[in-house]
Formats: sequence, C-alpha cells, structure tokens
Amino acid sequence: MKEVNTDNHEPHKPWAINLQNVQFRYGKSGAENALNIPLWQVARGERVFLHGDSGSGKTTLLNLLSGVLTPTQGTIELLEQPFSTLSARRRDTFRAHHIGVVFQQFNLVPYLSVLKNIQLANHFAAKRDKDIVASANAMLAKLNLPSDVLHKPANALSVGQQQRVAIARALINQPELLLVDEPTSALDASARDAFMTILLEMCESVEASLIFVSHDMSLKEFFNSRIDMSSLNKPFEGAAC
Ligand SMILES: Nc1ncnc2c1ncn2[C@@H]1O[C@H](COP(=O)(O)OP(=O)(O)OP(=O)(O)O)[C@@H](O)[C@H]1O
Repeated sequence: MKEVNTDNHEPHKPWAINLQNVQFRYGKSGAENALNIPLWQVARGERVFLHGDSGSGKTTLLNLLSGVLTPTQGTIELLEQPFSTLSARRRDTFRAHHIGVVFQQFNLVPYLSVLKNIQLANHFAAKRDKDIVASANAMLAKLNLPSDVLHKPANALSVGQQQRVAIARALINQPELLLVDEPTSALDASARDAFMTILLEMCESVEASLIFVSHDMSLKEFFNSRIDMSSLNKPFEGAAC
C-alpha cells in the first residue's frame, strides 16, 4: 500500500485534485477550526482512503472538494480545471457534471421514489439519459437491489438499501470524481465488506477517481493509497499548538 506523499515529485500525471495553499476557517474562529493544506495532488483514477481523528477536518475537506465551502485562501483545481475560483452557479454546474457524492446521511430526498431521486441527479447532468428508467434499473441490478424498489419512496428502504441507492445516484452520470464520507458506519462487518466491494467495482466501471473518508481503519485494505489528515493539514504559522 502506498502512503501518499504530499511533497510530490513524480512526473506530472493528469490530476483529479490539485490543492495549492488552501486555507479554510469557519467564520473568525481559531486555527483549531481550520484547514491549512499547502499542497495535495491526487492523480486521475486514484482511489484514496482519507482518515484522521474526529475533528481533524475530513468533512470540511470534502465540503471544499464538492464546492459546498470555498477556501479562505488558495486554490482548488479539479480534473485540471479551476474549481474554487468559479462563481457559485458555475461550481454547482461543474459538480452536477463531474462529481458524485455519497455523504453520511446519503442526502436522498426521503419522500421521493428511488427513481425520482436518481432522475433528479441526471436532470442536472451534462448529458441527459434518454432512457433513465432502464439505466437506473441496470444500476440497481448491479447493486443487488430488486427492481421493485425503484418506485418506493427512499424512506421506505432499509439503511443498507438507501446506501446502495445513494451510490446509484452518485454514479448515474458517470462522474470523473466520487466523494464518499463515512458511508459504512451503520453497517455490520459483512454488509460493510459487500458495500465496499460494490462501490469499488462500480467506481472501476466508470473509471472514477475516489476519495473515501472513514474512521474505520480496517477499510484501508480496499485502497491503493491512503492519507492521514495530520500529514495533510499543517499548523497555521504562528498558531498556538
Ligand atoms: N459549521 C461549523 N462551524 C464551526 N466549526 C466547525 C463547523 N463544522 C466543523 N467545524 C469544526 O471544524 C473542525 C473540523 O471538523 P470536521 O467536521 O471537518 O472534522 P472531521 O474530521 O470530519 O470530524 P468527524 O470525524 O468527527 O466527522 C472541528 O474542529 C469542528 O469543530
């Protein structure tokens, strides 16, 4: 397994992620509520396991990568294109076209059917899928979900089923970058391993780069690179430690 080197001297490969001198603070709070990442580059196609203590900034970093937050300083490029410097509207469009997200609460619209949840993601895609029902069905079959879930409201599904729907929704537009935050916390060990296998197979099939955040170090075996937030997030100059 490769520990990701943040002082990267390898020959240039196309980047999925390129963070340069990124700083982030929540409001005017102290440095402990902040990120300071001088450099972080992830090559396209890489599958990265991102771990770290509670409060070390993992979710904040994912929110910066998905454009929910923007850096206080520095720049984020995704897929070799400017991202953090875009207007909020353009960032939303970029996200809809290129990024899939599976966050802790899955972010499914609870009262909408599984199909409508998946359709919603495709609605904002660069290319609308003319046969979204067939595509959604094919995706659900790959995820071992029966096709009758398609018309059930999301909140009528088990947690494990909702996780799979969240993956289907995140991958339906074949995103180049997939961001996943602690999705296995509610699963037992065998369900967790099944989830990981499916997630990685699906990622492979659409050739997505993956950033996967978790506390659960037993999951690191599923990844070819891993990074600890403490090696990424440097103390602010002059900050009391
Ligand atoms: N909305 C917010 N306003 C102010 N501070 C925040 C906010 N969200 C997070 N923080 C602070 O930012 C720091 C990083 O939090 P973050 O949620 O990114 O950590 P994490 O590594 O994802 O934690 P966990 O593993 O517990 O989910 C923490 O000190 C946290 O208290």
